[in-house]
Amino acid sequence: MIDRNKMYHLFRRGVSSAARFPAEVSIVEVGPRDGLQNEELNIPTENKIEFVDKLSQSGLQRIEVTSFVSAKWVPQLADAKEVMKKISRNPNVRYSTLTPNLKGLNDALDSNTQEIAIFGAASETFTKKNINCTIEQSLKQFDQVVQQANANKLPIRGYVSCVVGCPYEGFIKPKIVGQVVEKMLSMGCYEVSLGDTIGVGNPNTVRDLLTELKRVVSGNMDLLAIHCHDTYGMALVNIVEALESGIRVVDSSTAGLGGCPYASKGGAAVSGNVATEDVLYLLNSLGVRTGVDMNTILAASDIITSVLNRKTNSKVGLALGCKKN
Ligand SMILES: CC(C)(COP(=O)([O-])OP(=O)([O-])OC[C@H]1O[C@@H](n2cnc3c(N)ncnc32)[C@H](O)[C@@H]1OP(=O)([O-])[O-])[C@@H](O)C(=O)NCCC(=O)NCCSC(=O)C[C@@](C)(O)CC(=O)[O-]
Repeated sequence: MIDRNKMYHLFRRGVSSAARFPAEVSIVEVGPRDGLQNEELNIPTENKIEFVDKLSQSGLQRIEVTSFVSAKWVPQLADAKEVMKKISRNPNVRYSTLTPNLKGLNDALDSNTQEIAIFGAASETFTKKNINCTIEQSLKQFDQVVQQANANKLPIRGYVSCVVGCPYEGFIKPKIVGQVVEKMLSMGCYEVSLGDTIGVGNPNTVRDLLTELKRVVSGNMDLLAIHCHDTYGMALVNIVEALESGIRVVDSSTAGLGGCPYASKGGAAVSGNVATEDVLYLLNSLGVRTGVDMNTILAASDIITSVLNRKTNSKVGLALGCKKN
């Protein structure tokens, strides 16, 4: 049986990759949160816990477990407290949660979260649809969250959604994204993840965006992460573009699940994040270290796709023999 972590050996990794890509990339697994938040099927809490526990055994060092948000807005994650309480924590993993406001932060603190994420957008309409306020109001609200999180010595990640396109406003100017990124970093986020929420980016628009943001962060690309949905199959090429621009933190979702419930204009289906398996295969093939084991990720994919009674969205998962439902 071929070692599924080393499939690329059969096809060699090429010699030029060393110059183009970082030696190491940190994968942030968002499957339990972004992957599940939009699922209509009510997923039993114990299955979410089993999914996270398997991910915790994979070598991932960062897992985004859930959100502390209104159950009316995201019913699927209403069991956030129970999930955070019952997962088996690996000391080498940082478990994070989304918190849009002080109520969410307090619930997160009560649930022993180790990192929080605030989540804004570069589109007024999406911000209103997603968190029921303007961009300016959201940043004011986030500032309160960040101050209190700092007081509790919690690291804070920022998200900016719709960094290349918005389902309601269309193309988003890199300058607008830069303004939101700058505000999040200045209020105290240690990194900002750039969300191509509806997967409309391409290597040119991603490059234009990162050229602008490189100026905003004064060249320190470690302040940025890339978060690609794979709606039109462009996620991996956009991630390659981001890696070549110096980004070394990539968000992904096992089995390629997910999507933001408030990104589907007129009910159009939203699509999942790029699959962790596919990102891992790409990075393995380029000789980029991640510390993540493909077999364990595939096993985690089997757990959650069995519960959803659905095939994986991951090309690598299908090719390497995930259980076919
Ligand atoms: C932010 C609010 C609450 C504002 O919603 P609102 O209605 O303006 O808030 P409110 O203050 O009026 O409260 C309404 C109700 O929610 C409760 N509430 C208020 N706050 C919380 C909280 N933190 N946790 C639990 N409950 C909360 C509050 O107590 C009240 O309960 P009621 O009195 O009606 O019984 C709402 O808009 C919300 O929860 N939005 C979350 C939307 C969301 O989670 N979207 C998906 C995540 S973003 C995403 O997926 C994109 C990303 C990050 O992946 C990157 C990318 O792909 O681009």
